[in-house]
Amino acid sequence: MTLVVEQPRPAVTREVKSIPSDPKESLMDGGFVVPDANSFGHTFRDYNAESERQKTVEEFYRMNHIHQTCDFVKRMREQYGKLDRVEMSIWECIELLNEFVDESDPDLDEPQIEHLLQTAEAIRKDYPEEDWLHLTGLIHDLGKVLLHPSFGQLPQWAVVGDTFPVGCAFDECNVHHKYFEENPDHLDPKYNTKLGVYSEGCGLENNDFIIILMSCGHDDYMYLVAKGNKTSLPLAGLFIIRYHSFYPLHKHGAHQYLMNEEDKENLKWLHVFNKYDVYSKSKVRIDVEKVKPYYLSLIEKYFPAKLKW
Ligand SMILES: O[C@H]1[C@H](O)[C@@H](O)[C@H](O)[C@@H](O)[C@H]1O
Ligand SMILES: [Fe+2]
Ligand SMILES: [Fe+2]
Repeated sequence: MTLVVEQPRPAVTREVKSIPSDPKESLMDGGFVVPDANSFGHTFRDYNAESERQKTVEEFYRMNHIHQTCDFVKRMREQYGKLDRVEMSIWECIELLNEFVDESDPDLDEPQIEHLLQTAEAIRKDYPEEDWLHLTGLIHDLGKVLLHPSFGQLPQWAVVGDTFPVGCAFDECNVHHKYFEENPDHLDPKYNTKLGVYSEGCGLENNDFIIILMSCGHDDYMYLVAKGNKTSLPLAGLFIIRYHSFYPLHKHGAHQYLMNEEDKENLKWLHVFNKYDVYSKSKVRIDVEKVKPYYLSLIEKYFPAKLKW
């Protein structure tokens, strides 16, 4: 029998990052300005605005809500958590994402590389000292690589879109909630109560023994990749990566009863991050070659040269 001994994580990962009390105080030019409308002329995250894109997005959520069951999530987590598919650097992964457009997104139909750089650069401008947050912005959506043929070309409904916990009742604030009616877990008494298989205040990530199972997607996968490759990003960075699509919690305050004290601290950073993730989406392109050296230096600081995916 082989005994696997977990290597202690570097001290920096245990640090709980305290949040500046008023980040805006230090901003020279008032900081990032939230636009009134997305590039299609609608308000951001409007899931009912009449458009061709709206139909694609709604169909996406129909499939997502029907198929994301507790069973499915467990199987996928076990399979993809092995990280035995590909070895590549973070930058190689960024380049792979160039070919994908996210079908769940009502605000953007540009290749993903644009979104990653736009998010990271907008954060960098407002929080110049927090290099870990710039890098978190750059990599937060890299899990979308699951759409790629070398990862089994998973369907969009298993990779993108807002996320929610499975194993307990689906909250009504989820986008296009009605489609959960066709999800088998919705009728299963083990899973369809407020707490389901969890307990009050158990924590979103409880010591690796109990972990809240989130619907399968790019967030949880990238979190597993970052952890599995022993990143030295602070916990707040890992939290952002794992929960950035958990809009029911960070936008609507649903499922708060699952959180512990540490989650509440980390959630403050997720709120900071979310503004840049949503509102930096635009048709204005970033000059990749110009910013690449800076990001390569951050990747080197926080990750190994090659990662297991
Ligand atoms: O459509 C978007 C997109 O898929 C994002 O990557 C995800 O984080 C959001 O939650 C979702 O609304
Ligand atoms: Fe995302
Ligand atoms: Fe994003």
